[in-house]
Amino acid sequence: MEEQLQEKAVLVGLNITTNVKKIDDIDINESMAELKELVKAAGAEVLASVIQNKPARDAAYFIGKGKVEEIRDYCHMLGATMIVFNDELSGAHMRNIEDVTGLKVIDRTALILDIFAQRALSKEGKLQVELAQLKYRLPRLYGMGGQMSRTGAGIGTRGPGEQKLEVDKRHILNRAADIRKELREVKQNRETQRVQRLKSNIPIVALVGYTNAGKSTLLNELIKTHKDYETEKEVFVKDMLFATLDVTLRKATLPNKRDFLVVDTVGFVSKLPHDLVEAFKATLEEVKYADLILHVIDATNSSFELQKQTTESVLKELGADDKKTIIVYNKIDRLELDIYPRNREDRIYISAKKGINMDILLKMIENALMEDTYQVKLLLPYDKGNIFSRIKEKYNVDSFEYVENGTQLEVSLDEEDYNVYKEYIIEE
Ligand SMILES: Nc1nc2c(ncn2[C@@H]2O[C@H](COP(=O)(O)OP(=O)(O)OP(=O)(O)O)[C@@H](O)[C@H]2O)c(=O)[nH]1
Ligand SMILES: [Mg+2]
Repeated sequence: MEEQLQEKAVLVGLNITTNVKKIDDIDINESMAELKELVKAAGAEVLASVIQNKPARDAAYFIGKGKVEEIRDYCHMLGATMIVFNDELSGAHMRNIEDVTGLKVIDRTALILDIFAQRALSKEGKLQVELAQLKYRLPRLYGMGGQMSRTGAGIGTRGPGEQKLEVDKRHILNRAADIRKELREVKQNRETQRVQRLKSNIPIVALVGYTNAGKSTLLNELIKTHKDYETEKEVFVKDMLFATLDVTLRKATLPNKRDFLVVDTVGFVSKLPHDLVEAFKATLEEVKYADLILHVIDATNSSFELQKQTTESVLKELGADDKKTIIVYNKIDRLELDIYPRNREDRIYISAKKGINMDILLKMIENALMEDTYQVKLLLPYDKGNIFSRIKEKYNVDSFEYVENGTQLEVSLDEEDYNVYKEYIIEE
């Protein structure tokens, strides 16, 4: 691999100072703190952070020409190699600011795209990131100035297929069309797998939530319940934004010995570039097919309410907001509380890392998954062998035994089958 010097960034945030405050406006300081984490996640060093208060954005220079010049001097003094803006910039803004500063200019969107490009592992993930990058670059072709091509490497310039990418509109459009076609094929594949999974009738539990909430840690804890558990099945955990980018499925077991699948998903972040939301909707589609959602929240984060809202609004966009959900407040080992809030039917306080309250959570998952099923014992006469095979194909049969007048089996049926096979039930 090519040796690369770590980039040094100065962060710039615009705080629009109006009298009208929206309730869901994220606090500028928190937003900048998150930007800092994003820059670190992309692999750069943060030298300083500047906030410009202004009643409106400047048409040509976003934060105003005077401020840009001031930042230029500041950057040169500190030895910065790039400037990262907290908001999405137009091509013209970028070009103008690069012209004045002579430094590479990156916005929040490009930064997130860059992290995603570094982390995506699956073929689908990579294709989706590349598509989002192309969509981002297209309207900025004449904006992303010389600094980008001069540097030729580093944050904002890398990505899957980067070598093939010439800054040429026609080329970009062709590549985008190819990717869309490839994505359709990958999607087809995934759908086939999903149909197989749905047929196997193993319930699916999806972990969703803000990035760094502890979803992957929780998955690693949940899968320890499975008989085939081995440490190699654990997923990547890191104190870093966007540690997980690909959807991962693993098996776990409920206290009643039934298996279920756990799905780990990409974390959400505020101001997620819209193209990326679109792109990752496909991966997050798994969530739509889940029987239960565990919404994981970092209870130690000062803006967890906002993070919760962000996640909820993406779930809504996905059409998954009416799913059965358990809110999982995580990291309670770091909360200095004398009394933990009481767990409720749809809410629990845990520590995934320390394994606190995992037994209660598993019981809650079991209750939620078993809510709409009927645990029964059936006696199928030997001439009803076809029913037995139908049930075996659709369900995880708990136990069966050949007795004198037929096959006796224990199984949890859904409501429809419960009514269909009612006459064979010998015990409920
Ligand atoms: N103290 C404490 N730390 C935790 C707990 N659960 C997770 N963490 C830490 O939080 C950080 C993020 O955990 P992950 O499991 O990677 O979070 P994630 O939600 O999968 O994050 P993304 O994949 O980036 O969306 C790691 O450093 C974990 O060790 C917990 O219960 N207590
Ligand atoms: Mg993760």
